[in-house]
Amino acid sequence: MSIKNTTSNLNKISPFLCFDRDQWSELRKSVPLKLTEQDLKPLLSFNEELSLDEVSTIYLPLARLLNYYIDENLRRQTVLHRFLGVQKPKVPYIISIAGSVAVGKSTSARILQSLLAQWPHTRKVDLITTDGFLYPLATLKERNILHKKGFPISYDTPQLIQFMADLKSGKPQLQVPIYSHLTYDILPNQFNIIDQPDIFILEGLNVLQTGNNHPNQIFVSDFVDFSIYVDAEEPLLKEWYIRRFLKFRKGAFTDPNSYFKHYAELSEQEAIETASHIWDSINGLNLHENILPTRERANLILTKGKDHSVEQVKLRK
Ligand SMILES: Nc1ncnc2c1ncn2[C@@H]1O[C@H](COP(=O)(O)OP(=O)(O)O)[C@@H](O)[C@H]1O
Ligand SMILES: CC(C)(COP(=O)(O)O)[C@@H](O)C(=O)NCCC(=O)O
Repeated sequence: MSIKNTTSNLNKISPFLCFDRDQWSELRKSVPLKLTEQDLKPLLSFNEELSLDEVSTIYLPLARLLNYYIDENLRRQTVLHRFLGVQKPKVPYIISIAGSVAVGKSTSARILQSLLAQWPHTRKVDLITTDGFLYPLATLKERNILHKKGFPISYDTPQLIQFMADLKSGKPQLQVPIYSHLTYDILPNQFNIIDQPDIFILEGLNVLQTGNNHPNQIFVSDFVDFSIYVDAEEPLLKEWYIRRFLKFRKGAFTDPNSYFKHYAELSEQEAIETASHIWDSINGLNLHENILPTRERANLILTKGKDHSVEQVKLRK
């Protein structure tokens, strides 16, 4: 059998439909009639490196797809309530975004939040990151697991699952702890309030993880309606991590409250070596052991190439 035939047979049995950048951007279809460049420009303020082309080529078709799923989900809820003969509280549609440290999860989440909040109707879209469910720094130190930050043992997963269960049962006024990248710690007595949004986006390394496979165990993904994994080759991830570290060294690390204030004094070369060591010993290791193995469970995989541009989209059939 020729290589070409083998590849096309493999595509047939894959659970994903595969699109390159051009094929995916075609699926934007009617969106431009509703959203003009003027509407999209404010999105660029999240990130000075983000391009308008990336938003319209990749994120507009994705917003279009999600809107179809959301409408369908609302219809199903109405049918269920009619069947049960009850009035249940409003339950948000939940989207999760997984991927390595520094792949751009927060940036993708903020783009989607903004698009879904304004098109095709005005909707309340809340976003949180699972960082808020990390154990406080003192606990990580006490348990001697500071070098495992971001690994499954560093999160209070039962608290995260309880939050997801409350959210999915329509509870109002939920409190979510806040993590600060500046202090490298949970902010004491500070919370985000999540109050019955229409759509909820949960972003974090761990959102597709399934723990140690106990029977009857409940996972974060049990509460999620649509999951996205943002992917890139490790050399790119490491490069983006180091670049972000260097950016922080000039900005956030110079703040006297920064946990990393001593890094502000490093020379550029020393800073690169430090970031590279943190990557190899913590974030890269976590990627291989705990994050990458969850990729194929996602409903959609966005694969980025250099400059963060998405080169391939895989959508679960
Ligand atoms: N689409 C994008 N275009 C350009 N730069 C991006 C994009 N997404 C992320 N970045 C940059 O990559 C780095 C990591 O992004 P971030 O969203 O903080 O990642 P994560 O939340 O996955 O750790 C940041 O420096 C950010 O500015
Ligand atoms: C808080 C995190 C686990 C989550 O990362 P994120 O994907 O939000 O950037 C990570 O930023 C982190 O602190 N990792 C530990 C090693 C490090 O200092 O990068």
